[in-house]
Amino acid sequence: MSSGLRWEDARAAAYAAGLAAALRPAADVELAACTGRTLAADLPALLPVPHYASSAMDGWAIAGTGPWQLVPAGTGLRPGQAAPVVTGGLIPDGTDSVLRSECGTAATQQLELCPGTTERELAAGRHIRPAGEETAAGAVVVAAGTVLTPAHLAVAAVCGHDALPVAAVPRVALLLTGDEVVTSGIPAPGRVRDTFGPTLPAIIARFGGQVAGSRRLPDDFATTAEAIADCGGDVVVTTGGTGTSAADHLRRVLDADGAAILVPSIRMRPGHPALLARLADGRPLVGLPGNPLAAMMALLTLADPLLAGMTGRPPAPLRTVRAGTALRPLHNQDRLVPYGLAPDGGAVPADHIGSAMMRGLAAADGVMVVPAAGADPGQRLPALDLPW
Ligand SMILES: Nc1nc2c(c(=O)[nH]1)N[C@H]1C(S)=C(S)[C@@H](COP(=O)(O)OP(=O)(O)OC[C@H]3O[C@@H](n4cnc5c(N)ncnc54)[C@H](O)[C@@H]3O)O[C@H]1N2
Ligand code: MOO
Repeated sequence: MSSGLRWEDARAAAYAAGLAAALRPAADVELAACTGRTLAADLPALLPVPHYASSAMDGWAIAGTGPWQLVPAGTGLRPGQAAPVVTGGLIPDGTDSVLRSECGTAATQQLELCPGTTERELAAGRHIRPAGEETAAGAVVVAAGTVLTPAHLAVAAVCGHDALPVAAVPRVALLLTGDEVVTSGIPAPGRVRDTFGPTLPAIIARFGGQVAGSRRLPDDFATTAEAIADCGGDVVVTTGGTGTSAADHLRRVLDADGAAILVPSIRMRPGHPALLARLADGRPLVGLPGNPLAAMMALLTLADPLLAGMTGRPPAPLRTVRAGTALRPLHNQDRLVPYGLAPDGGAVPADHIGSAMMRGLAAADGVMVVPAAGADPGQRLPALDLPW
């Protein structure tokens, strides 16, 4: 099959659908609970950072040239005076620089320079962190749309914030179809072990969503229709049943629902039967194919940009890799190929990357997008990071 949207158009359509379904309002969440959440508004510094001139070293604040008369810490300095100071301590008024402890010898009342101390150690401003060095008050320190890491939270804390405005987390309803799917043990011939139940919640969380409910469905029209109508959530993700056999009901159910089909299928392998729809009640629905690798490629192509749009983060950036080998063409379809990096840095297809296989993806460094025309060794190709 080579019908459907081009890969990049499918991605763009999913992002646009996410923007249209964005959840509001954002909530203020205390700092410690913000890792992984998406910042909903530009974050300004509430004070200059540092907010006072401080010492970068343990030693003495000095004014003028030595030897210096020692005065108590915290006292303003006149030329020829010095006062003890610790790292992070307030710089007294009148200070020219900080002399670190290795470079001076203090007697009761007097501080002397150690022999051999360089001129550089005595330069004006030496070892002083000026106020506002990292940021001025009011400057944006983290941009809206950033997925917050612990480092961002540290920035927010030093900039005076106790809680941050973060996007609401889309609730994802999972519907896993397939009479043949079993969830434990060794499957009999004709049965398959479920790869989605144990994996999709973690991947969806990486995309900024939260699985709020999960249900297994037989291959049955009425049950599928009822489950889609009743499963709730802000987004529905289904697995399997995207084909056109008598056992595949998703497309007929969407038709009966009056859903708008935004992406009917994608000109990519694996994963071309993947679809994106907007249900009559407005919820987006991502239909993942049953084959496990196909489903993962569809998740990257549709679910990630959809949830990006819904949470206000930009779509995942594409990196560029260098093809480490010749990559064959495929009529009118892009190929999403899990790759490993060879010692020379070239991207080489992983082993075991059939549509129903997961070993290749489990071992991969990323997923490259090989155009329908194929690629020559050395050719630059777009690639996606893995969500783990
Ligand atoms: N005549 C055609 N047949 C197929 C076509 C086609 O174009 N013409 N496309 C093939 C491609 S490509 C894909 S991908 C699949 C899509 O299948 P469905 O989305 O309809 O999924 P199912 O038929 O329900 O299952 C396919 C495959 O996946 C296994 N499966 C399902 N659920 C799970 C699960 N939870 N864990 C692991 N494996 C699962 C299922 O047992 C089947 O083996 O259609 C091709 N056929
Ligand atoms: O494209 Mo299917 O999605 O190869 O398994």
